[in-house]
Amino acid sequence: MSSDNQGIRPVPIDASPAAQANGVTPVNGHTPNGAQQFGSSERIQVINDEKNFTPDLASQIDRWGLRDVGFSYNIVAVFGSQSTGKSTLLNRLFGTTFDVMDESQRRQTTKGIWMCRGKGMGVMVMDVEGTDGRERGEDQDFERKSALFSLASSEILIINLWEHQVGLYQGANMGLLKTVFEVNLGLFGKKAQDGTSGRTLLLFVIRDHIGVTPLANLQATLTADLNKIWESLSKPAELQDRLLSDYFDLSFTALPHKVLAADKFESEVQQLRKRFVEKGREDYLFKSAYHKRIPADGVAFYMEGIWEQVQTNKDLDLPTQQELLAQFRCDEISTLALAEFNEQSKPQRRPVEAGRVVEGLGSMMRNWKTQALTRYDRDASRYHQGVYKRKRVDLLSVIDSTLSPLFLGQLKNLHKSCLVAFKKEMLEGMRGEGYNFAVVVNKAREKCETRFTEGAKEALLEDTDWTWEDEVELLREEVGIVADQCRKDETKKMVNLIERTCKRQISEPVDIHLNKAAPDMWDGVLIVFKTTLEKAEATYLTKAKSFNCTEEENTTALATLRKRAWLVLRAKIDEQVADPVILGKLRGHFEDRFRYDDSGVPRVWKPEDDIDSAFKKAKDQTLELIPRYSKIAPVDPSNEYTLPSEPSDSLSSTEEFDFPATLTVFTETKSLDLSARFRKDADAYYVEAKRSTVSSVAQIPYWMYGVLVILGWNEAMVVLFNPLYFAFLLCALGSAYAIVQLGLVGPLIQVSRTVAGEVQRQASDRLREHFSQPVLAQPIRSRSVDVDSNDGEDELRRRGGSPM
Ligand SMILES: Nc1nc2c(ncn2[C@@H]2O[C@H](COP(=O)(O)OP(=O)(O)OP(=O)(O)O)[C@@H](O)[C@H]2O)c(=O)[nH]1
Repeated sequence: MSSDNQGIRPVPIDASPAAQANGVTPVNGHTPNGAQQFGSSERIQVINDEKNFTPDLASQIDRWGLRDVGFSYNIVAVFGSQSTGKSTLLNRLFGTTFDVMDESQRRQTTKGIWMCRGKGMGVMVMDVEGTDGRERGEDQDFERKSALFSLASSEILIINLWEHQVGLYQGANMGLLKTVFEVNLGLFGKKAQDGTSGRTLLLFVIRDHIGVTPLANLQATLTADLNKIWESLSKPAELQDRLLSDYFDLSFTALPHKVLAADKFESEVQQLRKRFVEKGREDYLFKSAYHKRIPADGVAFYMEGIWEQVQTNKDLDLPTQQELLAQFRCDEISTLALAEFNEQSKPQRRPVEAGRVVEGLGSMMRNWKTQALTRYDRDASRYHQGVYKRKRVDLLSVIDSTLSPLFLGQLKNLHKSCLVAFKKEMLEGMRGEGYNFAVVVNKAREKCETRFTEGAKEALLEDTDWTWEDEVELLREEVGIVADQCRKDETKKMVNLIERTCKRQISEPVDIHLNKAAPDMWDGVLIVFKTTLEKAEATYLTKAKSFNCTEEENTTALATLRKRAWLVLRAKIDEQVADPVILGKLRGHFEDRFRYDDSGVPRVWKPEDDIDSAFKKAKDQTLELIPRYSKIAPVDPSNEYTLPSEPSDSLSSTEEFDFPATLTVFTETKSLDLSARFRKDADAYYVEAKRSTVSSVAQIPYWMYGVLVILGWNEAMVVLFNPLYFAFLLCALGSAYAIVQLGLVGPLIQVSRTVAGEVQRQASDRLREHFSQPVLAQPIRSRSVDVDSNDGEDELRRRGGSPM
């Protein structure tokens, strides 16, 4: 066979149906934006003829709908000399729309590397610029790079060659393959040694197979050539004994002449197509062993990385590439998951910051976290496991540190709301009477702690180092402070209540004792006071027990209670000895002794009565009361009551309390003043008594009745001797007899007495009015305060009386 493949290249007579159908002139096969649309399939120039990688591959994969298919896709590339029908074959096999050479022109069609999605299948097909093209001449750089690129990124590399190229070295691209194998060892040598995947299928498609030489012979020749090349490779020392079959699977197929045996060609192509499509077939070509394990959404980045390495002529390190890809993609996926997570958590931040307890925050946080991780796991777990796991830890820590302020905020808000609830609970528990403070506190505390603990546990996320125990301790302390304050307030309230009860209880008995003004008046008052206080102290101690009050608090509270009870008593006494009240009492006392006799009957003074001594006695007895009222001094010393005095203290805001001073009800001066005022009142009574005797002296004298008989003798005789009058007299006597017989004398006398009394009273008044002077006609009480005591005496002297 000739080694000059230019000379033996058959003249292609077919043009791309797609190209023809669309009327596109397939010259260079690319457009300025690097992507062309043919029917429903879009293709993209992955690497242009200036050896630049397109930035649009990722979005193109997205448009093909392959972005989210994970590993459910395949990549196939073609390798072979220029114008050997590669594009035609790909279009037939995969329904792609690659440009096919114009029959009339003999020039390069595919420039750079193109990619198209297989029609109706998840296959990314790469059409690679043909090798050995006259357009690039001696420059073999691109063909080497594109071959390396195809091998590194695809699962199946279709090696397209004419039948007559078999056996040629350059014609069959054996030189190029040698280079590719050598680099391949660098790529996959180690992987294969580890036993991990990295195999590639080299599918030899022999075109224009006439059938003279059976496929088996061609296959043997090619295999022998390949093994020969493999032998001649300069392998790394540790891979010296490696065989071609350790890295590559070889497959061979032949297609008849496209023009001369067009039908056969078509049917063979369809047969071959089935091997790419029908997964159940034994000879199915896309075996999982060939898959590069790059998720579809990372293919663009991965290929770009490989091309960069190829370009910079660095040794291709696919594991590193995969790690780099994983880093990039995991970062991307993590960012996306975080963005979604932040979007979810954002609305809850504001209420937490505003101090509200967000119900179910824990489950929400758990949900956001799980969603973010699930999303990350779903997309990133397909990448390099080491990188995936590392990035997952990073993502977790970012999520946790984002949620941590929410958790802490929730704890703080819970703390606040529990404290408020505790106070409310305490107030409710202490409403009304008869509650047990300790029970109320314990119940409220338990409720508060339970609520906090439940809330904190709910908000606590698993697998974090978050804690809430410190916060609950703090809450306990504050609850203790609040409870203590409540206890103090309640103790105060209780003391106030007891004080009020005390006041109520002592009020009436003290009134009675002070009104009586007996010599042992203060004994009675103090006995009542002490009994009431004892009861109050007992009540306090019973309640204080439930308040868990300390001994010291009890002592202080009892001291306060005693002092306040004493002050209550003093206030009551002050009320009773206020000027008008005490004067009223003195007057009453005096009246009882002066105006009434010993049996309590009001006295009617007669001229022979000793008004002066009665007045003196009553006045002296009343004046004795003033010193009695002036000081709290019981007759029996055992009834005395003492309290410690307290100096004033501005720091503790205690006012001075001088107990001995409180025993004095009123001072000496006040006593003298009261005496003087009382005397005036008493004098007025005296004057009144005296006056009443004067008015009784003014009664009708008995001789007047004698005069009346004498003067009325004639009239009596007329009655006796006048039959009419006499008849009247008899009637009167008869009536009197009947009255006596009927026992109506008593009532009649009574009636008569009343009538007489009334007549007498009327007469007395008239006479008094007649004899009285204007000054004496004034009401005594109203004058008593204004008139000087001497005025009364002067008046009496003028009228012939003598005051005591
Ligand atoms: N004899 C023959 N001609 C073919 C066959 N397949 C395609 N052709 C013709 O060969 C010519 C080149 O076909 P393309 O498919 O453009 O070849 P290519 O290898 O893709 O060309 P480049 O992309 O320029 O390297 C066209 O005129 C086709 O009609 C075949 O199996 N036998």
